[in-house]
Amino acid sequence: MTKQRIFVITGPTGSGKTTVSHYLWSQYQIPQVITHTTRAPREGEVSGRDYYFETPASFATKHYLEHVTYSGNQYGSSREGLAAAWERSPLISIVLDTAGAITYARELGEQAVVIYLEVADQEALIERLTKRGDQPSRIQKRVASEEYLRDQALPAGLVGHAHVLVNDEWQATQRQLDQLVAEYGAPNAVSKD
Ligand SMILES: Nc1ncnc2c1ncn2[C@@H]1O[C@H](COP(=O)(O)OP(=O)(O)OP(=O)(O)O)[C@@H](O)[C@H]1O
Ligand SMILES: Nc1nc2c(ncn2[C@@H]2O[C@H](COP(=O)(O)O)[C@@H](O)[C@H]2O)c(=O)[nH]1
Repeated sequence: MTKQRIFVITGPTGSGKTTVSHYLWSQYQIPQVITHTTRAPREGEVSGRDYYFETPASFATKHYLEHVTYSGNQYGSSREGLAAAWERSPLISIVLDTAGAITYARELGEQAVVIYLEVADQEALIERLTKRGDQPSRIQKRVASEEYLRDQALPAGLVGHAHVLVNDEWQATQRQLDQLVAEYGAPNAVSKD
């Protein structure tokens, strides 16, 4: 039986975590665990696809493997969501802040393949958020948050456990992702021809 593994994609805001998760789905049909949040949807985001958007009351009713507060909103990943994704594929992904990634590494051991994304130029991160359409007031709040500063560097708890990818140039990132998927077993690669 193929070993169940999860790509835990983490890193600072705007570093490209969601983009990487979408690539793993479109190129390799690696399903993403959908997490829960109390933050408001961004334009184009759909509940059940991007997140399960919750009220504070509905958020409190779920069973979380881990949950965090990030820039004033709550986020959590459920054990049920993890099991449901593994029913679909032995290789799945999840997008988490670094606190969540540390919990996954601790709880799941080598089943958790952590990918820490970084961008060399801090200014480029902010530009990416603006281009993504984030409201300036939300960007300001996020950049001022403790969590934003914390996630700028690989935390001690992930040193030696994370694959560090510098996501400055998308083609180069894709090549590194292709190598990682080959290493951990691509369930269904889509031909690039
Ligand atoms: N290599 C890249 N070069 C330029 N733009 C990129 C690159 N990778 C991702 N982007 C763009 O940067 C923006 C932020 O990416 P994305 O939403 O994937 O980041 P994120 O890490 O998930 O952010 P957050 O934690 O805030 O949700 C998106 O508009 C995305 O298209
Ligand atoms: N620890 C967890 N972190 C999560 C979860 N779902 C998302 N996230 C991370 O939160 C921040 C902010 O996300 P955004 O979509 O509002 O930009 C980001 O780092 C996500 O990776 C979760 O369930 N647990």
